[in-house]
Amino acid sequence: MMLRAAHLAYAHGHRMVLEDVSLQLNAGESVALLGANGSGKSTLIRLLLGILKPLRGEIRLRDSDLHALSAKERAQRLAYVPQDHGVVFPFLVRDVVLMGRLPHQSWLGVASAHDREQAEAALARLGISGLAERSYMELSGGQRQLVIIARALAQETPILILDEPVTGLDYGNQHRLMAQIQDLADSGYAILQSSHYPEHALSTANRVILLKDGRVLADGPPIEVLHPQHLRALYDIDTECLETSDGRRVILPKALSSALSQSRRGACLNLSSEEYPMTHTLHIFASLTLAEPFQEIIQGFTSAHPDVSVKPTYGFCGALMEQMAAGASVDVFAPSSEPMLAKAAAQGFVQTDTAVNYARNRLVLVSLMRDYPLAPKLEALMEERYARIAIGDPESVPPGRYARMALEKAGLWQDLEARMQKYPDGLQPLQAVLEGNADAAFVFASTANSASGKVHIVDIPVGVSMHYPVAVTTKSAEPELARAFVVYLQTDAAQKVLEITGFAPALSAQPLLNAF
Ligand SMILES: Nc1ncnc2c1ncn2[C@@H]1O[C@H](COP(=O)(O)OP(=O)(O)OP(=O)(O)O)[C@@H](O)[C@H]1O
Repeated sequence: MMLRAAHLAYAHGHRMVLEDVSLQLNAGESVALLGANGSGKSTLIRLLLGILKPLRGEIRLRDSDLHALSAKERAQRLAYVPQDHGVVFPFLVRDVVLMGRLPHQSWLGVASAHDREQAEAALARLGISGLAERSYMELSGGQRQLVIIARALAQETPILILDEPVTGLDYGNQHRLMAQIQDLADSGYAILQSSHYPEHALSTANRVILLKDGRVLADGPPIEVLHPQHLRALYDIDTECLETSDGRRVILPKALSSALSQSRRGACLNLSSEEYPMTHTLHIFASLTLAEPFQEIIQGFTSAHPDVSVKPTYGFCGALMEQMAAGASVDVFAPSSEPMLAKAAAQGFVQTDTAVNYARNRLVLVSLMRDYPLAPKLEALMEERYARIAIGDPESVPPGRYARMALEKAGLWQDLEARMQKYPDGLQPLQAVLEGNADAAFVFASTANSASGKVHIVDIPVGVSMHYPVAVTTKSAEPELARAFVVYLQTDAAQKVLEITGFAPALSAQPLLNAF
């Protein structure tokens, strides 16, 4: 048991809003809280978060009394996505998401490498890494909502409470978020979300709680609780629960379901999936460095394939390969280097005959605009003002490895190694420069691209091609579509997006799979 509330009562002024409400939330469970407008859902959520204090009853988080915990201790256990966050933060998206890490930081509020990793992972999980460098104030309402959800994920708490999280999200994002919530519950989170959508609750929640006039009307499995009589009591509308021939259930307002059953299209409810084809889903595992161009490339691909839904997962290549080894379903693997693809090939994860290089990165050195322009020669790094040089760890991070190669070739590595600040990924060195924590950094051109205008950028020749390869996986459930995506990456449309985001065209289409 993660959270237990017993016999809660609450009044706003003299008006009783909640009476004798009890509920429990377990790990690995996604619970939907449904009720008409004004039934008390947000009030109940604010009680569970400790924002409001109940008149009667108690709330326990595991073995602790919620109200005996400090605000920081509560924030380490519970993350919250409010219904109307209203606040417009004058910050970059990445920094808004980093706020989710505050409960884990000392009073100085200094973000650690792990804090940054969690923030990047949360952005990637919601498919919005491409927004990281944008100002939060410039975003649309739906994009802001996704950022606030990423902030809650970055908080890394076992319990996630969301108040009407799909409000303002477009149709696609609503369904993607529902799938994400289900994934999070499957990975062990305890999730409570209030909702106005019985059909979402039916298809994605493990349990549904109905709130009517401040009391629990029903609590149990969706199929039992979302009964037409209950929905009538809640919303004053007649509904019908229909079953498709492959066993899925749909809730529709009765007026709509009877109109449908009289028309030809209504028959679809009784058709099998083969007769009424479902959309295809293409799962792509891609390096975090590709999040920005891929977001747009995927849009282009899906407008050419409207029946396909593409689900990208961005991450560190090693972590993505671990997920593949654990049996994750993935159709396309797009790592950040040829050696990484060679590793995947050696483990039998990819169809080597589909492997192709479609883009190339360059190594660059960056420093803050307000500082001196960088000298184009690496020797300049010997000057004292470059006392702190940020790079990705050369053992595991491709741009870090290339930087070491370039410095070794110039005979400077030994002299400069003591000045190197090594980071576990290729993005943090840039961040270190932007925040004044390093005097210069080696990063990929595509990474530097996101900060152009703020940093000086100097190309560093390394003498090796930094190709980005891609391949169809051996376990792909959609090999034809996966091949189509690999081909799409080589089209003019995709290449244009890659160029704008700092990548260069591939020099050779054939990846070196056996050379590593
Ligand atoms: N700060 C407040 N002061 C006085 N009454 C309040 C306050 N906040 C909420 N209420 C009242 O408490 C009742 C429950 O409100 P609550 O926001 O919890 O409902 P809800 O189920 O979340 O509604 P909705 O679906 O419309 O968001 C409503 O009658 C509302 O008017």
